Amino acid sequence: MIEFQHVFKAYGQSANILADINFKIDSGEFVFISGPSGAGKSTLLKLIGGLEAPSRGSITVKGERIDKITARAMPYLRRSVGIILQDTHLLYDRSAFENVMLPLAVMGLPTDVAAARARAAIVKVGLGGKEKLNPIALSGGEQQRLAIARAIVNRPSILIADEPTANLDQENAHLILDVFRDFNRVGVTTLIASHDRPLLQSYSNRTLLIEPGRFTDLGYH
Ligand SMILES: Nc1ncnc2c1ncn2[C@@H]1O[C@H](COP(=O)(O)OP(=O)(O)OP(=O)(O)O)[C@@H](O)[C@H]1O
Repeated sequence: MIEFQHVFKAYGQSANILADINFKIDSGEFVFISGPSGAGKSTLLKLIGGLEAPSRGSITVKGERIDKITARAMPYLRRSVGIILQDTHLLYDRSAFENVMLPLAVMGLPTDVAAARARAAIVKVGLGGKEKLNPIALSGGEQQRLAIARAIVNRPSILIADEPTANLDQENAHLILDVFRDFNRVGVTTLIASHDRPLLQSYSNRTLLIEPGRFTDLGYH
């Protein structure tokens, strides 16, 4: 489902952030990307989501070589990958519900169908009843859940999240990881970047470790 072959990534003229990365993730896997700050976790996720291009090497996502993808095929790929970046990019000039409706606007769905989907996504992340609130009125954990609702409303087959538990206490961090776990259980391939290894170790999953100049597939535990 996701395959990196000899992938290198440097920004501009800088040294390689990622060098000769090779791995394969099958459909339905639950994978953590772990490693210290600045090692390249966000970069790896952005490469998978097509938000950054590799400097060298091939990246295949859902059978498409995304390093060679045409501009026309990119929107389709983007819809099949739900991305939650470190800064959630929620919009604070509209309600929680309207935030989740945004990705549906370009889909051309009838308004009632789109609204039903948005409501279902909000309920799935445990925010039923909070649709009308401005995201600013939600706690950090709730805002993170709203960002997840927005990422899954297009029913992506791959979900990637960058440090979704940063700034959350242990209890809320587990609630967020449980939300991802639930999506994974219904078949969504899930990748989560986090430097919080003790937190990750309480979940049974596969871990890819990125350290400066080193990439290790730790497998399952
Ligand atoms: N757009 C960019 N332009 C130039 N350098 C960048 C860019 N994005 C990231 N970098 C650099 O690439 C390196 C890896 O960054 P990245 O954000 O991928 O690491 P990370 O492991 O996700 O770190 P953190 O846990 O702190 O988010 C860092 O040195 C960063 O400064």
